[in-house]
Amino acid sequence: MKVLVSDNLGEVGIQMFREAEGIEVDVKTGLAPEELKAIIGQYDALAIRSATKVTEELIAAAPKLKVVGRAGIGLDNVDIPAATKRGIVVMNTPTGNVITTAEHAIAMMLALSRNIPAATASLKAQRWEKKSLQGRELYQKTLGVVGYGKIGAIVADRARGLRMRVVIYDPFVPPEKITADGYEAVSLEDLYKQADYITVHVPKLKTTANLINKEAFAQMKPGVMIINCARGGIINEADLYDAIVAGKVGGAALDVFEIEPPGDNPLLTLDQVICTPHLGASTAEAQTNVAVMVARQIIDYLTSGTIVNAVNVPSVTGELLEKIGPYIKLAEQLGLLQAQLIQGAPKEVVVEYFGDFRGIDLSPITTALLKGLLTPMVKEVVNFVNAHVLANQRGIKVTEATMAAHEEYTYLINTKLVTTEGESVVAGTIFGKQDTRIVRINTFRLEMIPLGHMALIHNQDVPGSIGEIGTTIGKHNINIARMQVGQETGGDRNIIFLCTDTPIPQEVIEELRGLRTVKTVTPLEF
Ligand SMILES: NC(=O)C1=CN([C@@H]2O[C@H](COP(=O)(O)OP(=O)(O)OC[C@H]3O[C@@H](n4cnc5c(N)ncnc54)[C@H](O)[C@@H]3O)[C@@H](O)[C@H]2O)C=CC1
Ligand SMILES: O=C(O)CCC(=O)C(=O)O
Repeated sequence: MKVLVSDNLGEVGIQMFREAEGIEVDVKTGLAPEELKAIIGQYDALAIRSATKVTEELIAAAPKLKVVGRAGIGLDNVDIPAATKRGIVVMNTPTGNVITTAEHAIAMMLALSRNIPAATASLKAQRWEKKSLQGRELYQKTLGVVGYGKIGAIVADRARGLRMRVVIYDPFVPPEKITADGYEAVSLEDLYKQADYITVHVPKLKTTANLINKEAFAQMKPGVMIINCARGGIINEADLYDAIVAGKVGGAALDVFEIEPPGDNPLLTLDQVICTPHLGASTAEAQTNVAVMVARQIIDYLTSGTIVNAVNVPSVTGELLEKIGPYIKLAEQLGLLQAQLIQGAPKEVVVEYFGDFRGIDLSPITTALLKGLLTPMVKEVVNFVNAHVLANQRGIKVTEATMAAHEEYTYLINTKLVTTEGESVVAGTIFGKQDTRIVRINTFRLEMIPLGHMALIHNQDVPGSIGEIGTTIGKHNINIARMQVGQETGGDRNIIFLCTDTPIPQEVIEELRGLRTVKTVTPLEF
């Protein structure tokens, strides 16, 4: 497995890749998009920070790519829908740099209030200017925090330590939680009205782009100070410029810009603006944290399939995988069997889980069923990341239900597939700790091991029938490794599963179909 590190990742993370068994790592930072596109085809994993842009075009040039790991939080540089469609897991490290970034926001607020960058520049230019560099106290001022997630909550806590009054706006956090934490939950309008300082800590989404704009500035207190250590473009840059020039906004501290590096962004010409080049997460501690986390997560995914901190697929830890692994395998086999048994385009999948699956996240098992079902039907590589997306795109309705114990089996997965041509029911269970068995196909009960090259034969349950089938196959020098027979409840038909050492050629299938007692023959592959 080959990993490409395309942004500056802490050395400790690179070392972890070097030491991981079966993994090779290349570090190539600062590549132009075309250079990256030219080499990405060799890699199974990509470790990035914010500089690398993982676009749809890059993904199309990366047929082996399985995982993109972001050493940090923001994923606005990754086309997540394009990665998901291709089955690429996208992970970040949501906790590694939050303290560091919150501290940066507090540092920016203090530096802005006390004119520290301007004072440093003035003194270094041999001037001793005290009057023009007079600042403001934070004590008893109101800080408005927009976004009470991981970073916003730490900023609020540190600001409280500075004896600021903290008001918070976050429509997705219950106000009771904010109140219980000791702050005031307010509407955005009230935050604008009350705050002396406003700091944003929301992700950049369609709903948060230009969140703070001309209309918002108009509602704020004169002289308000603005801090953005989240993402450029959450605050409209042109409107901020105008508000500063008009004297409505007293100053702004910006770590992030709509375009980075910001080049000749007019905001950088204003004395009231202090800035850093996206340094929010740049401390030794945070970079060690995120490098270790992203390396561990990528290595675990490549070597054991464990998924942690993915944003486009549910996390499946090693522990959970151990518990549900056999059912994941069974569900995939059930899906694969359904796909090979029935004609027509799938319209609906119903999966019923019988037995005590309490407290177990069943979604990876249902996803595995879809993976098995869709694999023979679609061109794309189907995996745990894109199975649901592909099912959705094809309009397949998926219903999942947990049932009480089954009368015969402790645990049973029953699946019903409805297609444009009909419907079929297939069920399976686990024997012992991990041996998968198909125990029902429509009206037939059986105990079939779904493995290798197989043929499913419907025949009449009369003496000599099985012998004729065996003779026909043997005549062509094909060895039957296993044979399982299932009987129809209350009927006179059998189904026979033959497992052969080599696939049964089409002409032999036709010959079998011509036998007097054989009704249908369906070749199957597992
Ligand atoms: N400058 C830097 O170097 C760094 C920047 N960041 C950025 O910081 C931001 C926050 O990160 P985290 O706290 O980890 O995120 P988070 O996901 O923990 O919290 C985000 C919060 O924003 C809230 N939110 C979403 N839409 C909102 C809206 N319209 N109005 C108000 N609140 C809204 C959510 O409910 C959530 O509570 C992200 O944009 C991230 O990319 C993160 C790390 C470093
Ligand atoms: O990697 C960096 O320096 C930026 C970190 C960041 O913006 C993030 O984690 O969202």
